[in-house]
Amino acid sequence: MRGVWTTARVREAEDKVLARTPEGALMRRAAHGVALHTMRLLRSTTGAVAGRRVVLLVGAGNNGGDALWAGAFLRKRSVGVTAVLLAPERAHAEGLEALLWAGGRIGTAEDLDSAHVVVDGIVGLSARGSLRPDAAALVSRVRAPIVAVDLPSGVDPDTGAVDGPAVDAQVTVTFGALKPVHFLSPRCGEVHFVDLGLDLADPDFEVFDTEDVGRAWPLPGPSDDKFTQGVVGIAAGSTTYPGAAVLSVGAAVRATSGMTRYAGPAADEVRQRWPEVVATGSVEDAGRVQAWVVGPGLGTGKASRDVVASVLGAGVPTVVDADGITLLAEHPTLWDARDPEVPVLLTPHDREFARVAEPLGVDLGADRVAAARALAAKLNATVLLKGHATVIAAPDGRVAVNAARSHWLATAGSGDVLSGLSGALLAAGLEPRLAGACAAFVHVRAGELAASGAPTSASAIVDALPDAIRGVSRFRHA
Ligand SMILES: NC(=O)C1=CN([C@@H]2O[C@H](COP(=O)(O)OP(=O)(O)OC[C@H]3O[C@@H](n4cnc5c(N)ncnc54)[C@H](O)[C@@H]3O)[C@@H](O)[C@H]2O)[C@@H](O)CC1
Ligand SMILES: [K+]
Repeated sequence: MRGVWTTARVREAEDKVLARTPEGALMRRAAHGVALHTMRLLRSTTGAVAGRRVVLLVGAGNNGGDALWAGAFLRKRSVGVTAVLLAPERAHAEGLEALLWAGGRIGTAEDLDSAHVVVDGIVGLSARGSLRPDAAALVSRVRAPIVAVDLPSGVDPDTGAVDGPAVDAQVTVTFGALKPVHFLSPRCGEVHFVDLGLDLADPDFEVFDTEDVGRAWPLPGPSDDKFTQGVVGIAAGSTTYPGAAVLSVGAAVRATSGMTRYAGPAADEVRQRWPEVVATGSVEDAGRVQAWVVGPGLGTGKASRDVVASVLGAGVPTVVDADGITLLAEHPTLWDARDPEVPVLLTPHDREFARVAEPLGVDLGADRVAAARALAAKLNATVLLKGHATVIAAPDGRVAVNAARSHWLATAGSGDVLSGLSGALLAAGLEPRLAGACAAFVHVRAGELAASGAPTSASAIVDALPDAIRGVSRFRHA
């Protein structure tokens, strides 16, 4: 599990280390990492390092200092290095001296046209807002791949938000701590971390890796049967949208070896596709379950409202998705059916989030982590806010983020798959934040496997689930 800290916390920790480290030592360590990854990128894109041309975009602060020092290291490997200074009178003096001493030179925007790699040292932790016009003009001229120092300039370090021109990096080399931008923004590209020995605890959010998900994923043991592994009930689908039920059920069937029940008007379609499922017409007839999923393709009429009320009143952990969320937004009294002790996991996309959150005074602004955290606290429910980076916020304030590495999941029915996965994990006994984070992780992997470079579909994502789960659970047997 990796911890992620906001810039204020990182600065605080950096100041402590700076006070006991010789001047410039941290910057040189950081810059060395930048030089290393710049050389890797040169090698992979041009086949060589020596004789290649790198342009540094250098801002007024220490981020520019890192870039200048990185340039000095690159000179030692015979790379041609040119620095374009955004504020010549405020450029980092020692860094500039080191670069010039090593044989680097100061250049102009024209040098960008023949660069093999560009290093973005415009702005780092002190970044506020998008790129200013002079920096934006330089960046728009870049054709070469970019290595961002600490973070891509113009992207908000704490939220990943972009509201104007910003750098789009192939590689980001960051130092001391991983910051929110590295998981919330797709503009970082591949992120590499250089340890500076900072003393940081209580992360602002966490990111689960393959091993974390593999350890948590429920696999059958020697004394298990179909009931002991958790039974999940899916209350989804309608005569108009039977497909949502088939997809959500399919994901639940493939997520764990526990049993899956279905309740709703798509029982025939569900049985036909998934003969292992016990399907009935109503929640009341469904039999005992350890968790419910309610909402995908359910519709928003009176009958659907009654379904949400029955499920919330059932006293077991519940995933509320899609139309279930819309119904809760339109009829907040539905919450009264719920025992406040029973965990609820809400899985909205942005519009559904806004429907529920706005009446409660929570805005989905640029800070998605803060918004999800605020809504989770207000509702006393775990909120899984879907997006490029999926934010999973528990009512106690703890947050996990799962960043997608591609966008294949943006396809119809993909959300139904996620709800089925999350429900199966809740039924297996995972707490909602962990269930949401593991489901989101495997969902992304299944999307990548299903797509494999070409557009895919939700049914194919369901079919790819076993391979995705195999990919994480192999750590159990290692
Ligand atoms: N403090 C430390 O211990 C270390 C800091 N390091 C580097 O230092 C950076 C932070 O340095 P600073 O605090 O000096 O600040 P930055 O280098 O992040 O920013 C400096 C200046 O950039 C300008 N700026 C702000 N927003 C801008 C925008 N949107 N467009 C254009 N220019 C903008 C401002 O004039 C600001 O003063 C880190 O990101 C990291 O790269 C590293 O050297 C490692 C050690
Ligand atoms: K930068």
